[in-house]
Amino acid sequence: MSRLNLDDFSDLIERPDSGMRRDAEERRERLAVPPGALGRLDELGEWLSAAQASVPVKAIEQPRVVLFAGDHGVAELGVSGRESGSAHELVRATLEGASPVAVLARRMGVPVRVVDAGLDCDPELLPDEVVRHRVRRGSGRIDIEDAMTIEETEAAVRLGMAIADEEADSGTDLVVLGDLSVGGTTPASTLIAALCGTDASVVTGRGGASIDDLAWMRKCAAIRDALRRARPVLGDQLELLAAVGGADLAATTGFLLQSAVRRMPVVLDGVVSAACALVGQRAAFRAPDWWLAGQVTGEPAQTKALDRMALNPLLDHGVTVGEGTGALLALPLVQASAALAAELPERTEPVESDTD
Ligand SMILES: O=C(O)c1ccc[n+]([C@@H]2O[C@H](COP(=O)([O-])O)[C@@H](O)[C@H]2O)c1
Ligand SMILES: Cc1cc2nc[nH]c2cc1C
Repeated sequence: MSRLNLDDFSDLIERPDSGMRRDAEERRERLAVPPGALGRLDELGEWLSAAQASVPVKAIEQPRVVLFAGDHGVAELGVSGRESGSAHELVRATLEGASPVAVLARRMGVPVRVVDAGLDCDPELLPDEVVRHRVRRGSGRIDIEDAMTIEETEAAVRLGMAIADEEADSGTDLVVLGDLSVGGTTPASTLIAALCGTDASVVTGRGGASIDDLAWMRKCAAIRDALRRARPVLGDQLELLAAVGGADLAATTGFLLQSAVRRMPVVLDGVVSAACALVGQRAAFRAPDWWLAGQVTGEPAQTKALDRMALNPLLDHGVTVGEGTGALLALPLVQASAALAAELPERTEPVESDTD
């Protein structure tokens, strides 16, 4: 197989249908509900029409939560509120229905799919359908070494692409994207700082388990060192993911790009999905047209990335737990916009009187 070039996605990704968007806007103008009275739900419904190439918009019937999981070597530095190499515990809790995303998904009737791209645990600990995709056991300590080899990076991106194809082929009409990791916000913040040309201190946040000041300083130093390693490979997205990303981040990037190729809309969650989306935008500038920012988490790097992609987050409730939770909370809003756009009746025009 020839080496994957993420820039090739640029020719494969089309824009959502702008003619359909105009038809949806015209239909909206004919509704009895006053213009603007549904706020952002109008633009959401019109965006869905363009993505589906359908007026009226089709209801979201088969949404699915897709979570890429991995461990990150940098967590050994004490930059995460969780123990290094323990992401499999988060995965288990999710599979057992005992994590935030699992509770909400059960209540909302949305299936959850977990894909192990780079967990650092004995494969016996998890079900085969989760671990069989694993590209490598844990990703490298990005402050001093590459996250993975270029071959592993390519395999991870192809894994994400294959999962996107499976979802699109099985009729998933909207993906709620998330991540399960320990240490993942460090490579995510590094990627965003590298692509936005900013300093470590500007992007370093407190992470999911709210780290203390000393841990914040360690995280900031790790990102600073990783940024030095990122700069020479900024022009090549695959090399960038190999140097300072991770197997789960590379898989998420491949997933996002192939979802756009397949015209499957995706709701992003937090800083990790935002970082992968930003890498995807570098490869294919039209790709973000297919994505929605479910929420803003308060991580400075996420805010920066969403701003770069001109994505306007739907919710702001400080949900930093990851695992797609914030994106899943936004799903009812997206479903509501589809229902309103499709089901509200058009005005009945007054019968024209024939006076002349
Ligand atoms: O999205 C955010 O803003 C966010 C901030 C901190 C943590 N998280 C979640 O927590 C996971 C691990 O974060 P950390 O602090 O160990 O790098 C990561 O995979 C995210 O799902 C998410
Ligand atoms: C209006 C709108 C524009 C977008 N551009 C990219 N994603 C989007 C989502 C919405 C809802």
